[in-house]
Amino acid sequence: MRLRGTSQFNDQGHLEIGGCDTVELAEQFGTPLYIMDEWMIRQRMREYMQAFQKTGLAFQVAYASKAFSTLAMCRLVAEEGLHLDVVSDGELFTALKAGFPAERIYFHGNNKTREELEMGLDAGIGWFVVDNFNELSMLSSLAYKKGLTARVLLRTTPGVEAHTHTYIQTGQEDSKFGFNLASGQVHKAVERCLQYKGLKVDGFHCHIGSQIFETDGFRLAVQKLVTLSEECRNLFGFQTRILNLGGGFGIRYNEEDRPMSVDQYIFAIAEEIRSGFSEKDIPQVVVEPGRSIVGEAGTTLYRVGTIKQIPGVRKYISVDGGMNDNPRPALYRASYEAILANRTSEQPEETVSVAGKLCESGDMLIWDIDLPHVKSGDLLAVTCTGAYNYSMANNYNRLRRPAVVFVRDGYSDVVVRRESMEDLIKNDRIPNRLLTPNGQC
Ligand SMILES: Cc1ncc(COP(=O)(O)O)c(C=O)c1O
Ligand SMILES: N[C@@H](CCCC[NH3+])C(=O)O
Repeated sequence: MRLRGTSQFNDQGHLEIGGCDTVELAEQFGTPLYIMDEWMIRQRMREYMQAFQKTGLAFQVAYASKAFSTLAMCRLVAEEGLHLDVVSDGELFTALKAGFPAERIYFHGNNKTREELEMGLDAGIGWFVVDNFNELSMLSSLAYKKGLTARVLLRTTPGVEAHTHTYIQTGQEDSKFGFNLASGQVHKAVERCLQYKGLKVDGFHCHIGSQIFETDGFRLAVQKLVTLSEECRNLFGFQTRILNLGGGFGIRYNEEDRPMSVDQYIFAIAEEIRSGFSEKDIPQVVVEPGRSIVGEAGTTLYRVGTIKQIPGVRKYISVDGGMNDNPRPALYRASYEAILANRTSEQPEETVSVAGKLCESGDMLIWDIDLPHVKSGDLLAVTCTGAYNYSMANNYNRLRRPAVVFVRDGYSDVVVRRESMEDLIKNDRIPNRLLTPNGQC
């Protein structure tokens, strides 16, 4: 298995991340445990910033917080000088509570509520990425009433089908996201923006999908937005100042995955931008990577419990988490790698399948993985779980969501504490009619 970031095997044969022995982390913080390699997260953010610096274009890198949103993560993003993409009042709240500069925030969403729009306006966020006509008129009247001007990007569906799982494709025409480009909806939206009060439209956004391994889709999307920009200049005298190309840059979950380097993705986009616009018209370029910032920096540590050999069928090893902390295998058939964190020097001896502990047959984390002879009590480290794991975690079967620990230079800090039993019931209420006459349960 490939070691990433600061991961290494120490003299005791244990997996170490950020200078911390994972066996000790498991003892100290319990399992399941999300471990985030802080150095690697920072490194990935810097790779994007440096790649753009090399292109000479005006740019912004906006981290897509849906991949992993916590107070500490928002702080890292702020410190590294990136912008932030939020997609709900909850993500916006988290960013603001972390002290993230509001003017560096993009607010997404295909069904933003009035309250969400007001929250964004009141906070003074940078841009609303407007998805539809309802939102456009609601935002205009709210901003106007407040005496504000909302800066807007129009989300387009450019009709580009990214080569990825259909559930994480977003740029194709038949999509719930954005204004349809081919049918002229985007042009109409630009026209309305220019008529409506309280709005200042800066440009266009598209996001073609996630976990993309090639640059053709991004190039095609740029070409479509270049054409759109030309058309809107001719029709309305509108000058595109910002082009936001979304995220979707792939990562290496396992050996079969072949992502391109950050430089390759960004250079391809930059090349297409330069060939599409004349020098004086080149807009500021924005990308919104999520997975590729945090995905490979995350490792989930589980304790092995039950081991079940079904003769002639397969051997299941069960761990103390599952689809509640990582729903991606069940949702997308996503595949992961793992090692025994407490016995890294031992060679693989058997093929096993890793099951979660939830009450679903589909609650499988890994099918058919070669590991040393697994024993109950071993620690299993599943790699590449930094994106869309904690952020999609849930309490199915009333399991508690794991803690999240940032590790760096031998220090480990809990950035999200493990949920308690009390957390599970803190919003529950028993109605009076279910209480006995003397008020007891
Ligand atoms: C609008 C938008 N921007 C950015 C992202 C981040 O994508 P990824 O995590 O694949 O980089 C997404 C999610 O796919 C998205 O919907
Ligand atoms: N949640 C998805 C990605 C969707 C991103 C949002 N547009 C995943 O785990 O891969």
